[in-house]
Amino acid sequence: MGTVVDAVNKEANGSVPTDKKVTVVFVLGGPGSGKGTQCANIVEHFGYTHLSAGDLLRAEIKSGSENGTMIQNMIKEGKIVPSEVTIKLLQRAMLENGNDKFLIDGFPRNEENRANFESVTGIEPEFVLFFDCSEEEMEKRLLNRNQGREDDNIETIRKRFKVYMESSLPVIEYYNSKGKVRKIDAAQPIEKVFEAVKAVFSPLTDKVAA
Ligand SMILES: Nc1ncnc2c1ncn2[C@@H]1O[C@H](COP(=O)(O)OP(=O)(O)O)[C@@H](O)[C@H]1O
Ligand SMILES: Nc1ccn([C@@H]2O[C@H](COP(=O)(O)OP(=O)(O)O)[C@@H](O)[C@H]2O)c(=O)n1
Repeated sequence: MGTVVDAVNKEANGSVPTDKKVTVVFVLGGPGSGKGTQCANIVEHFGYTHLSAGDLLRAEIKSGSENGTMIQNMIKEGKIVPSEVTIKLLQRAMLENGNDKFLIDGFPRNEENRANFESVTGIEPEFVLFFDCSEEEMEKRLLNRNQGREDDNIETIRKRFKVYMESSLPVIEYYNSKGKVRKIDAAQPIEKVFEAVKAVFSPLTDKVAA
């Protein structure tokens, strides 16, 4: 079976595989740390395509797919959807999009996500952008987010924090041990956080950041 990289290459080059590289940056951090907010800024300034695992899962619920009810129940409980489902959605989104630079936001959220993405796609992240923020601040932000999300209530928020501490932080530690984590102080105002984000991306691109 071909990897996403192969498939993207085939799409781009009419079935002649080349070594054209797909760049993936994982964007991680607790619920409400500002991942989505900063991804929008990165897209605008650095030409990446933003893929939010949570948004893809919510779209899958809306589409009436056979997995919809299962996904909805998992999200309501703050649990992590099996990687098989999430990886398929990410792969499909990458293939449908012509870009070769992706921000994958909110994924991998546990060891199962991480290991399966790597084995199924053959893709390793260029680096991991990690938004570090206190629970107190994240809780405040989530309760104010006001997007009608079924999981932005205090009961589910507490469950998501627990899952984050127990399952997601170890993934960040794994990448940290490989020297791949770029840690950002996400407790600052949005513009300050983006200054720090720019300092990570600017050296990697010839596109001038405004
Ligand atoms: N640096 C920040 N300071 C204050 N509020 C923020 C900041 N970054 C994001 N927010 C707000 O906090 C909420 C959660 O941000 P969001 O980007 O959706 O987080 P995540 O994608 O990590 O869950 C949103 O309402 C957003 O507008
Ligand atoms: N890789 C992922 C990402 C999200 N999710 C689910 O989607 C929910 C919302 O994730 P999200 O990334 O959109 O939002 P935040 O919790 O970061 O604010 C999570 O609590 C999980 O239930 C998942 O199961 N697997």
